[in-house]
Amino acid sequence: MALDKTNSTSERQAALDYHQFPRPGKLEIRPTKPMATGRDLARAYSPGVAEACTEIAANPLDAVRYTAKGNLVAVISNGTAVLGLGNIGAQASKPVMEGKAVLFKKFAGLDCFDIEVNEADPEALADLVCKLEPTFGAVNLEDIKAPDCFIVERICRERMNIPVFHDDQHGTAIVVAAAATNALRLAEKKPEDIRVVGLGAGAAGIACHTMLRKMGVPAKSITLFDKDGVLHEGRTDLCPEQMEFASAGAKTTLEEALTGADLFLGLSGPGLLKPELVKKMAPNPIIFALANPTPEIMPDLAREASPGAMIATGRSDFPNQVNNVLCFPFIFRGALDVAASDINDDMKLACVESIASLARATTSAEVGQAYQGEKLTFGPEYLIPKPFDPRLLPTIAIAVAKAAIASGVARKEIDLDAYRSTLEAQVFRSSLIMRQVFEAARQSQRKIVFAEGEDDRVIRAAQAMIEDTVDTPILIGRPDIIESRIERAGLKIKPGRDFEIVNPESDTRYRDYWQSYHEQMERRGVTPDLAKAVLRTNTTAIAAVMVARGDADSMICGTFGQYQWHLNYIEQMLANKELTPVAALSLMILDSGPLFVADTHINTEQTPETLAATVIAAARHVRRFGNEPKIALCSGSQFGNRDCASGRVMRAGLDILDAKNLNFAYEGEMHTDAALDSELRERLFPGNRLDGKANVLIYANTDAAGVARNLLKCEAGGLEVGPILMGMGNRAHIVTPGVTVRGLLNIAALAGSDVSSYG
Ligand SMILES: NC(=O)C1=CN([C@@H]2O[C@H](COP(=O)(O)OP(=O)(O)OC[C@H]3O[C@@H](n4cnc5c(N)ncnc54)[C@H](OP(=O)(O)O)[C@@H]3O)[C@@H](O)[C@H]2O)C=CC1
Ligand SMILES: CC(=O)C(=O)O
Ligand SMILES: [Mg+2]
Repeated sequence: MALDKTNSTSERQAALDYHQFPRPGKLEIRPTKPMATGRDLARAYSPGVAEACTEIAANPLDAVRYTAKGNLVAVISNGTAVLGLGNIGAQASKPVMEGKAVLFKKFAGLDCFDIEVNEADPEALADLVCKLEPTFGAVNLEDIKAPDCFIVERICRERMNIPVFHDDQHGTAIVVAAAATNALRLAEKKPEDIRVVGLGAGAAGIACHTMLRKMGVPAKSITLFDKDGVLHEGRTDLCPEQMEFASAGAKTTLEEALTGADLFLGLSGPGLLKPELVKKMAPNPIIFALANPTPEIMPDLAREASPGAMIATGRSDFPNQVNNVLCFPFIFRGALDVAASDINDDMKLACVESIASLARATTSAEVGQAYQGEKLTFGPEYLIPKPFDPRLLPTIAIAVAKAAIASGVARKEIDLDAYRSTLEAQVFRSSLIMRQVFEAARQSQRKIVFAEGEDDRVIRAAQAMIEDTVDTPILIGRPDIIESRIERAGLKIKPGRDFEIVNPESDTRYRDYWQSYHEQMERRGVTPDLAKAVLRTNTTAIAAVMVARGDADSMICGTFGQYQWHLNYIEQMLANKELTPVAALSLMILDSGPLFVADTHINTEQTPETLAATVIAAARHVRRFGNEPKIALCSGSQFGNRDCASGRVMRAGLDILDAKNLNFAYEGEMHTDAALDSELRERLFPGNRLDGKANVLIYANTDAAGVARNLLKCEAGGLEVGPILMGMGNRAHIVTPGVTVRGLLNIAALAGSDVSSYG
């Protein structure tokens, strides 16, 4: 039976296939510790496990130290109000609960057990939940119908010493409050002046309207309906929470109440708001039709009925997804990280403010890339951040943790700066290692010219650079194209004010530029006509000339085309006695930590001299990232055991390095596994000079280095910073066509750092 009438047959099948293949369900459990040897078994299980048990028995708080409890959330439902599908039972609710668990993990790194319980009696359900306290760090109640949910939540909060949060009530109320704050701001209306009509007075409805009252909407301005009509004093079927919203006087109908109303808040069921009723609302009404999966009214129908309406639904396939997913992963993250005993009103309000303000701030590089083609500028179509906005985690979790500390429910002290770094590192994997580089970039104001200034990724990176550094971007490209792409992406940067544009078709410096190029190249066969043509059409050459003339401090190119092609123009204009391309170094950020690889692009085949220069340059650059280099020269030969070309180059290169008395660790030649596995290396060559795992792998040719880099990127999930062009004094970098916005921003931060500050 198809429940969502708006879903096509193929979409329905796709959703079912998603759940069934390649294996049923959306979750699995994975061990976090090695379990490969008898020794592991003896530690993880008997006898070693008893040590952890006795510690916890003696000190119960140690449960968060020796078990997963501190990061484990229970998602518990009895299936009595599953989305807008109603009471479909505990088992049928399992896909939703598994889904919530996936979102907890994906968005906030929290582990979950989904627990579906055949228990309709709220007191008995609460009793059961309370008994689960030893297992979990927190409890997320889900899809339990009103009024039972109020009873379950109250009992659990009274009896349990861990946070208990009914997502449909409070998660939804927080997100609705954030969206309503922003919608009212755009409508230039104040909460105290608006009239609200709510359809659905269940778990979500009651909590959301309670929150609207806290925002300042007067009680008398809210009219709430359920299946039996308006909530009214005369009704005997209402629970105390619903009675709070019961109106006095004559009974009203939905149509009467909606006439002239400013805000409709639907938390009921599919298709219950007819377009005729929307037409009766005040001009430019706010319509939050939040029933899932099918809203009270589809956005196109609402817009047709009232063209100026601001519309939100709970779904991901329309703008303005007002859904508790914007809240629950992050509020639990913040609460658990300070071991809060409760999630209180202060923490909820901190969450509202964080979500609302994120929508009003400029979108991040990542969210722009994840939602390419959508205009993500604060406005009627973007009232609320997107669920994939990586800023949600650090912004909300920190605000919640701070509120927990200030309101006295936190039981663990944390260093908030360190906490921010940890959270940012989770969502922006490069952030921790790039921190030092960004700090250096903020110490000096540099002009960075982007050769491919019309590329969307470059434009977004320029926006991020303006926000995150003190450097100025210069974009080479046609102004009308750049400006229309800025507008399409919903960015706020303005040429002239925030950055410069160099128009290759009409820049006033054109004559100076082609003459500079010609002067440099006239004895390499470049005629004045050719110089003019190059400087009119080749943006990499323009960028290189700008750096050579001092109009920019550094250039970035390479979002399209071949590395060597770009390198050619950089060498022509910028190489000299002191500056010459030495090698390209890629920093790969892996789950196991950073790993540097060179030379990926410059020396097709290394000589002993270029190899030694590559090693020395790599050591210098690795230190820029705050890492102490441990460099392995990698080859098919291992400590002289094979007479092959790469082995010979490595051995001769090692001799050159050894003669220099260098202050960093290096060793070779060896296989890559020996570089990364120090036990293996010790067995092969006990006298080797490296300590522990190497963090820099140097290969004898670009083929081998390129293979290592690409395998790490594609198969090991490595995030690349680079390639970093070493030897050019930070005056030029060439990215590769697969570069992301974050990749460009990272390279821009490197280019924006004054190299001399690293010694
Ligand atoms: N976007 C989001 O983030 C969220 C959306 N929701 C959605 O809100 C809806 C309600 O969820 P929840 O509060 O948990 O469920 P509840 O079962 O607790 O409440 C449902 C409410 O809707 C009312 N209702 C149902 N059908 C009608 C109808 N035909 N006419 C008028 N009122 C009706 C019910 O009235 P009665 O009591 O008389 O039966 C009840 O007041 C669901 O569609 C759910 O998907 C919920 C949470 C979050
Ligand atoms: C989103 C959600 O929790 C619901 O619709 O029930
Ligand atoms: Mg729910």
